[in-house]
Amino acid sequence: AKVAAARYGKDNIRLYKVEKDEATKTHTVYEMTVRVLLEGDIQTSYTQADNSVVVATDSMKNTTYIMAKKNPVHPPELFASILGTHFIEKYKHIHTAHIDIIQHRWTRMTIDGKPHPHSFYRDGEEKRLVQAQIIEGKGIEIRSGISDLLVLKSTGSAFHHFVRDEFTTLPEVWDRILSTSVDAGWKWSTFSGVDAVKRDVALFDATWVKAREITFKLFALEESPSVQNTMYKMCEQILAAQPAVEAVDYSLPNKHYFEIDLSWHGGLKNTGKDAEVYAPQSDPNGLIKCTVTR
Ligand SMILES: O=c1[nH]c(=O)c2nn[nH]c2[nH]1
Repeated sequence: AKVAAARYGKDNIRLYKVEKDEATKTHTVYEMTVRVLLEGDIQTSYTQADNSVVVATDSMKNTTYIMAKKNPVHPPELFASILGTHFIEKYKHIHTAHIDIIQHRWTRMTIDGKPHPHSFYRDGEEKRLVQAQIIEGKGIEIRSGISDLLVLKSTGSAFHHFVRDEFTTLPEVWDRILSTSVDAGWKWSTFSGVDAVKRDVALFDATWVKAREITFKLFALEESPSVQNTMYKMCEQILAAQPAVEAVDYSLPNKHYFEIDLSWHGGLKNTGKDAEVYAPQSDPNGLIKCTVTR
């Protein structure tokens, strides 16, 4: 028997960093959860209990905090690249670092119409994601993304002309609620190293903002004929907006809201064009995925 694949490290490293602008007394805060997994010549730690090749996961946690102190932690794409590069440069037997970052929202409060210098609130469980692979001799592969962005529209969505056979009960619908929790990602062309990431550092925030805007705008404005078609258009527009991105992927659960027929109660109309009261469904849910490339 042999080790076909192995990677190990520390998961769920919670990290907060504050940047203090002395001149304006304005603080900016970042909070994230980091995962470090290392790959390399580590097979003997599995097969022969040879711990001489093991960088302790505790040391990876320590390293994450030290690198966060010494380097910028934003954009997360840059921090992931710096952190991963440290591991493959420091340890000759480590050849790939997998760095995943989940950035949590701390949105600045507006008090008396003005942005408050050091107060923030969690406006939703939406996350900003980075999955980076720092590969010795190859470069840095980064997928940026958004997750858990819960959206709903009360009309402007339809679904009809789908397969109708002996298994079909779903009625065709021309006007339905559409709700989903957006998980989207965009894969960058491979960067040669940290310096290349630093040269393009402005692209990461700009593309995250743009991808988010495109998602909101198409979700709201499209007379959606299906989840499939609307998500494809989102992917198309993100690709068109950023030449340095080579692929875009979306994974959208269809979070159903079922009409409730109340006609048994004195003929109360609550279906079709009279539908106002619905039953939100936690399961089962549709799940529609796609990846779009140039
Ligand atoms: O947008 C939709 N796509 C589908 O594939 C589907 N299936 N049931 N409802 C659906 N809605």
